Amino acid sequence: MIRFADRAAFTAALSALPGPGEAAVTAARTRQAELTKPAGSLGRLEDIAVFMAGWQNTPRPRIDRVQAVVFAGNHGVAARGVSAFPVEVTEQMVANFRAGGAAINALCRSCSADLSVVPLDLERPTGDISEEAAMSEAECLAALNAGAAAVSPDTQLLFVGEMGIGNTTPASALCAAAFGGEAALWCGKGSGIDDEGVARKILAVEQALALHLPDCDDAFETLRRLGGREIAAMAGAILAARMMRIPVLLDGFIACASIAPIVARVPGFTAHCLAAHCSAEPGHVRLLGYFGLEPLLRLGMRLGEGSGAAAAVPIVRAALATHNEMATFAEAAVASGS
Ligand SMILES: O=C(O)c1ccc[n+]([C@@H]2O[C@H](COP(=O)([O-])O)[C@@H](O)[C@H]2O)c1
Ligand SMILES: Cc1cc2nc[nH]c2cc1C
Repeated sequence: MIRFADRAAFTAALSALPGPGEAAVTAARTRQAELTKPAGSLGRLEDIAVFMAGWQNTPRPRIDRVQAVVFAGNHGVAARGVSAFPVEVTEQMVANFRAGGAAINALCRSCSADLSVVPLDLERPTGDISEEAAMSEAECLAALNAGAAAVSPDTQLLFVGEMGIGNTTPASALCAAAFGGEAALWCGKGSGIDDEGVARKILAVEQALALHLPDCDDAFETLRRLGGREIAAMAGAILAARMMRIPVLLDGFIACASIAPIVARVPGFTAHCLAAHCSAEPGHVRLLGYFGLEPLLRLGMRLGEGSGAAAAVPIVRAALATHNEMATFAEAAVASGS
């Protein structure tokens, strides 16, 4: 199990990231060229199969064990009227996840993913980022480690999701801190606020940036000041997955924003990630552009919970089914093209 002893250990991990298994990548590419289809005719399914081969370090990748983890946290900035919903909804939705009644429960059942739910100190919201740091150093480290600890080493495909009323506000702040641009460029309607609510959100992000940006020297400090517990936990889980060479399907705006401070400093960080979908939250398409990732799906979803990632699992399954089960030209006695 991955655990970061302190802030320095987290930062050190970012400069020693493993890559995919090169021999497995080469073998998977060779196999793709030998399967009974015109070269490239399965489009991105071919790339996904090769990606999975590299990160699982085997020419014949599998997804018998798909893991989904939903982290939940509460946010001090929510008191500024930046969400369409009351903060109690975070805890109520955790109960709904546990009872099996949320979208992510249905989606995980439909794509055969093992779901776990990790609430993080819901009774203790983070500091309001427009006035103070979201978390202390110890709190941020604990959240990163809760994320890292949630990842099972035998997982063959991971996705993480979140639940946190108000969390599109810290997510927007993290994106602006990581990649620049006006606060307004990164702020949308989130769970469905009106125009006045969006204006309050933009102001909160502007104030947060003015207060914290001069001290956001590294990814840890940026997450600590502008993030939230469930956000840091997602970052910890996605980093732990990289360290264990586990491929990741990225969910929506907040899930991607959680790693924005890392990607801004380590551009190849998302090499073990596929962007599952593009959220309707307008900052997401912009963020995926900075990540250099093309989403698998554009369904106009903006739920969070890992729901967009779950919806994309069948695509990965389709990629591996064709990769593993198709006959080669030689096996099927089909003439190959020139
Ligand atoms: O995943 C997304 O792209 C996404 C976009 C907008 C909203 N959400 C969800 O809505 C909540 C945050 O919205 P808000 O308006 O309260 O900041 C949080 O629980 C997220 O899971 C999620
Ligand atoms: C009801 C509800 C469900 C959610 N799931 C993820 N974010 C959410 C936000 C709300 C408001």
